[in-house]
Amino acid sequence: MNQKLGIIGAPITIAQPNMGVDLGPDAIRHADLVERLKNLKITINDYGNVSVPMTGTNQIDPETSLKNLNEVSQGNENIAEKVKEIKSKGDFPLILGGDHSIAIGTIAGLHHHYQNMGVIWYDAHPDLNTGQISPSGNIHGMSLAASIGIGHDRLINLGGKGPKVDPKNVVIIGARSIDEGEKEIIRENGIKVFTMHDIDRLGMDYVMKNSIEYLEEQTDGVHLSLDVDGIDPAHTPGTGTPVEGGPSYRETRYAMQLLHESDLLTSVEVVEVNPLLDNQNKTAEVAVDMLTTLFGEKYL
Ligand SMILES: NC(=[NH2+])NCCC[C@H](N)C(=O)O
Ligand SMILES: [Mn+2]
Ligand SMILES: [Mn+2]
Repeated sequence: MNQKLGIIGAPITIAQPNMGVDLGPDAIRHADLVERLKNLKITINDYGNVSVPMTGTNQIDPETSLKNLNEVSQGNENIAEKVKEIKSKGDFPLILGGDHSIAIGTIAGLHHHYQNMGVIWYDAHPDLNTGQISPSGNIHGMSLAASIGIGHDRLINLGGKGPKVDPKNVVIIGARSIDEGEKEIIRENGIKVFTMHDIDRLGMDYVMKNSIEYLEEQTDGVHLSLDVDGIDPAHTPGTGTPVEGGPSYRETRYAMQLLHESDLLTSVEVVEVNPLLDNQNKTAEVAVDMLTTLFGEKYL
């Protein structure tokens, strides 16, 4: 991870119901992201925010059982284009969300550059819903499903036809809120999941080393999709769907340290920071601590 870094803000907010996730990219920038990364002697290009539709009807469409499908798809097409473009320039893409639907766009954009891409999904939720099984109709709970080719055609074929990631190349870490339909998708597709119980039983050290080894063997690039609600809400209160009982700040920071040492990652995104639900920008600051650790910041 010694290349130049390209930062993109991806402020989609209408794939979930809370106002304010669109402010995530700027909250993260205000938490000194660029300054801290520059201290690590990393070259940085901040491309600003991608333009995305900010409003929709917010109603569940009876035909698709989805909310704001057209607008979320359009925003993600724009994100996919931008990610593809900066990756072509040789930048290491760092995408700042936005709600987690942006993963559909980032992964689609990255897909153009890899044959067999892997994804680490650090999240309280697996985001493996579809319109048919979702309890909410919110597309931010469907992004991983879309990326592996499950769900609405418009989402699956976004930024290029068909699935973007083989479900065997996905590792979900920190899951503790899994809807019934998602459990089935996990089983049917053989997706590797470390729930919180697994992390408690095995320890974060084992979980991360095992995940890294697993993905190293079979992929030609690995994207980290870091949902801040993956971390325990004691540390990241500024997010729309917090779930108690997550990995601590320390465990997560250690996970990022191991990822840094492994040199496995080829792109990163951080999502679901919502400054309107936050406490003095704490969640964005925690997100920045995780990102700088990932890029080599050390305690000593
Ligand atoms: N990216 C997220 N925070 N997703 C939360 C999803 C919550 C719930 N499983 C749903 O589909 O509505
Ligand atoms: Mn998520
Ligand atoms: Mn989540």
